[in-house]
Amino acid sequence: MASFEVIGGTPLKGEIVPQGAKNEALQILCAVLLTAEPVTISNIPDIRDVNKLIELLRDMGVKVGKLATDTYVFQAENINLDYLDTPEFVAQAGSLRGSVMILGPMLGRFGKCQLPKPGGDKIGRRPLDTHFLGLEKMGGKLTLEGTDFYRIAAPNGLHGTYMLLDEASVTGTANIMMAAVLAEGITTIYNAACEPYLQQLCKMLVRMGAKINGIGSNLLTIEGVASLGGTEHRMLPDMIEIGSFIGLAAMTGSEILIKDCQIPELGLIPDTFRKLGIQLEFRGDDIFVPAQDHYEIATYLDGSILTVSDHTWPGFTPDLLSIVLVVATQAKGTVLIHQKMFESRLFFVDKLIDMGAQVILCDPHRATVIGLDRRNALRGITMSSPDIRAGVALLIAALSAEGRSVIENVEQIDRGYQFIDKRLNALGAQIRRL
Ligand SMILES: CC(=O)N[C@H]1[C@@H](OP(=O)(O)OP(=O)(O)OC[C@H]2O[C@@H](n3ccc(=O)[nH]c3=O)[C@H](O)[C@@H]2O)O[C@H](CO)[C@@H](O)[C@@H]1O
Ligand SMILES: C=C(OP(=O)(O)O)C(=O)O
Repeated sequence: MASFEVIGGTPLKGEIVPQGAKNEALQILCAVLLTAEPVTISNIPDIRDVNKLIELLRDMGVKVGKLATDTYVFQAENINLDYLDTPEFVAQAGSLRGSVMILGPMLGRFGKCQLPKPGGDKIGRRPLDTHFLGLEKMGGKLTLEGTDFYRIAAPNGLHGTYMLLDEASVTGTANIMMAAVLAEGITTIYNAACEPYLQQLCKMLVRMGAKINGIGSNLLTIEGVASLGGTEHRMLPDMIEIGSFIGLAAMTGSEILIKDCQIPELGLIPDTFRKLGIQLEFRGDDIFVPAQDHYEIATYLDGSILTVSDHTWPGFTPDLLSIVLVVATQAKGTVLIHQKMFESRLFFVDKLIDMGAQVILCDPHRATVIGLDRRNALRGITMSSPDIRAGVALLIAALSAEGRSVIENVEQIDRGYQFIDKRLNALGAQIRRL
């Protein structure tokens, strides 16, 4: 288990380029399974989860060629279906959440797939029911082995149908869509998730020959085709990393220019940080965060306390609430953080309280933060990173704190943030990997 030793209290300064998007990469990489032709993908982040998925694809028989540090060509011409029966596959697929998205493409193209319960953050229940309900509606037959191994087969092929998803699941929508592009007839998915990464997947599938209408909305209509061809695709910058850098700059009083953000794709992210009083300036496609001694949380028009909560896109992403929470600890004012989607994602506030933050965990979904307005700095402590976003929230807290902190289990952070220690050290941070 690796740790970060962080010496906090020094403002950072400089430019940073966000990595390619982790959660887009996981969808896009699975989509290469839909064609026997080459697919070239660029802006691929060099992070644990993505590297694990590339390794999994390679072991399944996908030819993988590295063209540049962030660009690969994939060709899924000869897939070894027997590999899915091996213990190696079970171990690999069970170690990350993104592996779940091989289900749709494999079922669509080869008529079957199997999968152990996928990994990913332990942040509450993460049901896969929506995925299977959708795939079953198209003709997939699911067999459960215990509660954590799934087999699905469509011996008579998949058939287009209308479905109203019980929830707008991100990876569920990706899976169903990737199965539907090769199904016979028309599939209509209502209550589809529609975040920018899914729009990117849709656009890539269309370039491969898929017929998809309604891209960017919650009503997708997909006319199945017999086969798909190769394409080239470039990943968006990671909006969660961009949000993390905005929060980091504010909390540590740093001046940071975040480059090439694809600002129109960021939805409510900039305005949500502005509600915390953080100044942001758009300079072309870059976001400039000036050094700020103080930032003050807005109230509602009637003066009541602000709530920041998550919602399916175009609402505010749940993956940035831990960052918003930590940044609020040094703001002036009070905010209620309401994490509706996941019930175990706020427990990390215990560590912030140990560092001197004023936070009341009201229940597993809600925490009230009473900002310190920098009257007292947080204190460095030893802590462990419970999940990827809490891990980065703790890193931000440690960089703002007085003295030395140690963050254990930084493998969680490495799942989704590329060389974060080196990149922040280049801005003046003091982070040492132990
Ligand atoms: C690899 C990947 O892309 N992971 C992301 C993906 O996970 P993932 O696709 O696994 O998450 P889902 O969208 O399926 O669901 C997230 C959670 O929200 C709940 N839910 C979802 C939709 C809804 O309308 N109502 C509702 O309550 C689900 O039951 C679940 O607990 O989307 C999540 C929600 O944006 C993000 O946190 C994850 O980072
Ligand atoms: C929860 C997340 O990731 P995963 O779905 O891979 O666990 C995340 O990216 O914040």
